[in-house]
Amino acid sequence: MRRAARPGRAAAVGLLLAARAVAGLEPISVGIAIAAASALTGYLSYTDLFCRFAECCLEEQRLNASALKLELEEKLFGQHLATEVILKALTGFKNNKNPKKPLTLSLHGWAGTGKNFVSQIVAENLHSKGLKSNFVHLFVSTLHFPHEQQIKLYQDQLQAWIRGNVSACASSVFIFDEMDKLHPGIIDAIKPFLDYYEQVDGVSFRKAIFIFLSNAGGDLITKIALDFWRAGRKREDIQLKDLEPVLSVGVFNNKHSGLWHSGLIDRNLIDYFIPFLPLEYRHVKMCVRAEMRARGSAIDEDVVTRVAEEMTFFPKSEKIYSDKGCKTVQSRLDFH
Ligand SMILES: Nc1ncnc2c1ncn2[C@@H]1O[C@H](COP(=O)(O)OP(=O)(O)OP(=O)(O)O)[C@@H](O)[C@H]1O
Repeated sequence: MRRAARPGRAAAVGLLLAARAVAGLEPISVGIAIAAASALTGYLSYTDLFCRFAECCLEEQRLNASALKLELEEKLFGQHLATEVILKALTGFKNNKNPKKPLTLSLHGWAGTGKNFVSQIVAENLHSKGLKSNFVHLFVSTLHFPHEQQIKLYQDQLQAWIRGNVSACASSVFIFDEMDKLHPGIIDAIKPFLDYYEQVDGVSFRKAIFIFLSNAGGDLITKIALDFWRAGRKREDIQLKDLEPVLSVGVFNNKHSGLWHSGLIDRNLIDYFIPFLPLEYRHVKMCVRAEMRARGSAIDEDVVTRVAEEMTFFPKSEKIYSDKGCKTVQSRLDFH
């Protein structure tokens, strides 16, 4: 809570200090003087002041849902379902003062369709430093847990890491990329934290957020999108209920899928399954323009078309979907 301003002698002293520093009368920096003035005048509490210089875990901070909505609508192309579900899931969770379990999101889809990109946007909307925040943790299966014979060690380290970080910041975010390549033993290690327990070893995990990314089901999602396209129906008309039965048979009840093995699904520990649709030629063009804008270059439609045309599209007969999504757009743009 911010303290109310307390004008008076302290304010006068603070302002005097700031004025002196600005005028170069004292060897203290303008920044320190302003901070001192703010603190003395009561505009900033000690916590506010501290959090200006060091990152703080603001557990009760509300989510700015309209900012997140705007960002997703502007930056994430061709993913109407993911946008809708992510918004709904995060708003509901962050508005709930007493969640019964941590929020668990499972993002599925073809390569380069925006799963990591969205995780980054979500992370930034929860903790302003995003992936660089001390409260956001990204794990990549093949990078962080590469050796099967070390599973026991990984399990212990991961549990200690999650426990330690959630005790330091209850609203910590954990992102697991390449979930379909993650050893079931590692998923077993995370499982106790995802459940409906009030506390595990004295720590409550109910305000944490776990995001799992995988390509599992990507081919099935693509098949549905293709069926819509072939039937002359709009991509935007695809609804969650069109995808759920297919994903449920192909991924969630498939005993060969890593996710099923781990028991995350049969114990209902995943709150939302979020499908990412394969990207079309027009979306690739949008990605190229976004990348040009990010580099501060003027949009050159000839280059946009050339980069998009260099990408490969499937199925062979119709060539509708980019096989790498927007993944190689950045590196291809370097050649133009
Ligand atoms: N739907 C999208 N809208 C806007 N940009 C996108 C989209 N999909 C991908 N991109 C761009 O392409 C880059 C690579 O995509 P991203 O890493 O998010 O793919 P992914 O789905 O996580 O792929 P993989 O399954 O291979 O890890 C992003 O950083 C972003 O710049």
